[in-house]
Amino acid sequence: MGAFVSNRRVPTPVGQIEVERAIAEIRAGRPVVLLHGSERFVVSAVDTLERAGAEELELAAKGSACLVLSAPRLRRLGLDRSESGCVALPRIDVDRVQHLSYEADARIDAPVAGLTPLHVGALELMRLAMVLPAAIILTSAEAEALLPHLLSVSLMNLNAYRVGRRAALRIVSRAQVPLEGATNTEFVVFRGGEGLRDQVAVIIGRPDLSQPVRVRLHSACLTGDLFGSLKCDCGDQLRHTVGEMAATGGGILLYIDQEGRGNGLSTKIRAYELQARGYDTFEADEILGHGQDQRGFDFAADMLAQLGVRSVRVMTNNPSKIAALKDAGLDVVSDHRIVGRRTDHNVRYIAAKRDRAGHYFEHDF
Ligand SMILES: Nc1nc2c(ncn2[C@@H]2O[C@H](COP(=O)(O)OP(=O)(O)OP(=O)(O)O)[C@@H](O)[C@H]2O)c(=O)[nH]1
Ligand SMILES: [Zn+2]
Repeated sequence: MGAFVSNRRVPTPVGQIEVERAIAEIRAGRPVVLLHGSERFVVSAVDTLERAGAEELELAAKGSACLVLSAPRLRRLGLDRSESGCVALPRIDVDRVQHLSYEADARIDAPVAGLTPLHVGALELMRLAMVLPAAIILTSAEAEALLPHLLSVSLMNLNAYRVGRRAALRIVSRAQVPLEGATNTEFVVFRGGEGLRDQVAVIIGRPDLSQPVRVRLHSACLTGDLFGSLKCDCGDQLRHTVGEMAATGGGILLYIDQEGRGNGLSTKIRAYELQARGYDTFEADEILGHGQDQRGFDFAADMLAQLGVRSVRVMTNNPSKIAALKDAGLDVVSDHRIVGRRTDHNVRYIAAKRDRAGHYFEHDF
């Protein structure tokens, strides 16, 4: 593999910039205006809502705000829902909003209104910003006073964002980075893709691209990868992958910005707090409003394609990763288990992945 750095310039369209700015606003705790035709909504994230911000919203809302929640969260609140919905908020009371959005024992019997495309867009914006899927919505008539101060983003641009990010995915830099146990290693950094940061392809040794290449898609896990947390198997899997690739003719490890199965670090740590109270890894995510797994691996397949890989031997226990690579047109020649230590702290996590998400594990738990 040569020292080629892609010069393919994909100009960032204005729409992409608009959405990137909206993501930054939401993460900073400021509302944004979401536009669709002549409709406008002011959207605020519950996750980043401060008391002062809530008071400002309350002044503008005049009693007609609503709280958009995802279908898993509404089910958790005791409602029989297969779609997200909107709970009326006669008052924007931070404690009540937080209670409804992520407390484990919260229940409601209030009516839940169906959603317009703008409500759905609000949840998509929360997902892109990697904050909890809960948003306060004000219609523009109520929020007239706020509008001039806020950033606007169109629903059309929001919905096109993911496709644009995928089209813009490109290599921006690459260099040798010798690793312990794998001195012949190159880091190739891609801009674009999923999450809020750059993605990395770690090329170990000199894999022969004319043959099936050993590959691992590894979602970022700060606690496990960097600190050796005993709550999951990520750190071991990462290091075993590097060791195994170095010992067996090389391979490519994609390190993807999908902390907490794509839910973000703050949500993962909230989920850990729920797990300490007895909920398993998937129940905890559901309490916080997330579906079972919101990661997409199509970007990862694009990274491989840009590196010239067509045929792979995947190191994973996760059937969705295998299916995603096949769907993206890669030839998946084989798959191969990659396991970590079993500890008293991770045994439930691994068992839940096996029992609830169909991950392959050879041992019994
Ligand atoms: N939401 C949530 N994410 C977690 C939890 N524990 C670990 N994670 C995240 O789960 C992801 C694990 O990713 P991967 O190592 O790619 O693993 P996987 O989907 O189990 O698949 P394979 O390891 O390939 O079998 C990382 O993003 C972790 O941060 C948890 O309890 N809740
Ligand atoms: Zn982990």
